[in-house]
Amino acid sequence: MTDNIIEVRGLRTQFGSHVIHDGLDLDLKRGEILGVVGGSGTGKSVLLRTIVGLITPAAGKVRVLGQDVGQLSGPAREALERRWGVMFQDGALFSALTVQENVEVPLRAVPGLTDAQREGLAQLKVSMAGLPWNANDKYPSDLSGGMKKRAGLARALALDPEIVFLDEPTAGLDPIGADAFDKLIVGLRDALGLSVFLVTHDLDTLHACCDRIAVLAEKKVLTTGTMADMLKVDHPWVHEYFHGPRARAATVGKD
Ligand SMILES: Nc1ncnc2c1ncn2[C@@H]1O[C@H](COP(=O)(O)OP(=O)(O)OP(=O)(O)O)[C@@H](O)[C@H]1O
Repeated sequence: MTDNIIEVRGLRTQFGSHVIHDGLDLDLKRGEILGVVGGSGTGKSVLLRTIVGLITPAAGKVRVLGQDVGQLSGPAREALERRWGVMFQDGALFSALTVQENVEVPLRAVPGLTDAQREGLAQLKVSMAGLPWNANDKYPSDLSGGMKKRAGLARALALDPEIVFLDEPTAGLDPIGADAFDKLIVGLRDALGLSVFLVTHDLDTLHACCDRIAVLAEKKVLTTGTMADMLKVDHPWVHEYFHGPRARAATVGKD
């Protein structure tokens, strides 16, 4: 039996004649935090959105938790979707709902939950995401960038997912907030046994969180491996990214 919780094979995605991925293969192993990196516009977010079924690929297969996402529809698809949670780049919160109400949205699809149970579960997820209790009643416009991200994470955790997709979770956070978020991701993975697909540009996050890294370039996953493996890759973009001045700054004090 494979321990791959996500398997992408021969993926091709395109918008009109603009090909984003061509022959892309990727695995996410159960329990790992995989960092997905690549230059701007290489298709990291499109890959995430394709895996969760928001974009239909032109070719190839996406298997999540042993099921072919493209072959599922109706209740079978909804059942699979309940086994993952997604935190989009800006949190994608509903502005007219409070934090707690935002987290309750996915819980409304669960049959048999009373209002009190749903509210209690939402409050639990808000607190697991590291927000103070008084954040429950706040609206997204009242939250800082970091709090919005935590609220987006709370919503992603609402249904006790096995996989969490995070799109640039530390973008726009100050270094202390970003560091706290990195620790939160690792802590939640360890406590809940999550598998995490993490799109990031943040070298500190790669160092702090990721078991493996997948580099997107030339329309595919060019290479995968640990941070130590990345340092040996002989490709101009990969070399510049992992050996440039920001990379050196990120490794200070890590050895
Ligand atoms: N809905 C869409 N319609 C047309 N083109 C799109 C659509 N979504 C994304 N693209 C294009 O696909 C390419 C990849 O976009 P994507 O957002 O995945 O890049 P990225 O690697 O996540 O970039 P960044 O690091 O800047 O966030 C870009 O050229 C983008 O313009």
